[in-house]
Amino acid sequence: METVSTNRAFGGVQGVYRHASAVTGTDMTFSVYVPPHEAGATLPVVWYLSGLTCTHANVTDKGEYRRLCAELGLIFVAPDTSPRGEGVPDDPDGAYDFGLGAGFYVDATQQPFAQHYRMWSYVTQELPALVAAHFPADPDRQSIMGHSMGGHGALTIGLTFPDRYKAVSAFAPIVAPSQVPWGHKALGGYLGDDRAAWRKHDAVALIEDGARLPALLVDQGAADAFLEPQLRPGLLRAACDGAGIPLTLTLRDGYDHSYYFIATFMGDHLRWHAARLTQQGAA
Ligand SMILES: N[C@@H](CCC(=O)N[C@@H](CSC=O)C(=O)NCC(=O)O)C(=O)O
Repeated sequence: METVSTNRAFGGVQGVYRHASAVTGTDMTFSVYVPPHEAGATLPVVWYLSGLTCTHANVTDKGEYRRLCAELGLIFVAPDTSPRGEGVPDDPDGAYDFGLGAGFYVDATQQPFAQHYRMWSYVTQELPALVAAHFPADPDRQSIMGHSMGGHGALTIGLTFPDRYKAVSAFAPIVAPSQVPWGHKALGGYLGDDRAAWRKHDAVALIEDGARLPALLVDQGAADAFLEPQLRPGLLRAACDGAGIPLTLTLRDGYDHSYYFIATFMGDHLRWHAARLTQQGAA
């Protein structure tokens, strides 16, 4: 693992790192914020998954998480959103909603994407092992959040590994990719036309098929241009109500899809995560 940069921030260290990923077959860059802590301590880890067009840098530069992560003692990890580099295929038309910056946190089965587009395995297996090996991370205290496509990733990964992540939340998530244009393009392109294969990468479908969590926190901007065509939070509300999953879903008047919205409510999410990471089984 190579250190790209480190900066002192709120008594801790904001770092950017690069490594040769065996899973994606490419170099991958990610950021880690480590709060101030006692020598020898291990710390809870909050995973943040970013959305379409993002790298690790969008939330690192605009997410405004460091002050509260320093106060709460949380490590904050931000991976990239897709493989990149020589030989990595992109959307045939260069569109932003597929290919580079749009890995949708799945392991692609369709050619030519199957070789490198393995963001499910990267985020759930390879990168957690790397973080545990190089940072004072407590693997028994992990949580996950994300925005938009990253909210889709956080929900599907959290629902798949309910014993690993003590808290799962999202900002403006894609809750049912099987039912919206972004998801049709991505799941069809990466996984093929078998809709049954899409269900494990669709939060609403996972809940319909029996996945459960003790609680979910979702914030959604009411002025988000993608609200009804792509995000459709009402589908998550209906699925959680039907499954008895306590969902705190708040529509935020006047807020859009941007990092101004995320930064505004990042503190609420970090406090919600911290309460579940530091007290087993918090209500
Ligand atoms: N047309 C825009 C739209 C891209 C966009 O809004 N991306 C969001 C995530 S959308 C679903 O995952 C984002 O996080 N952008 C990065 C940012 O820093 O705001 C475009 O072409 O960029």
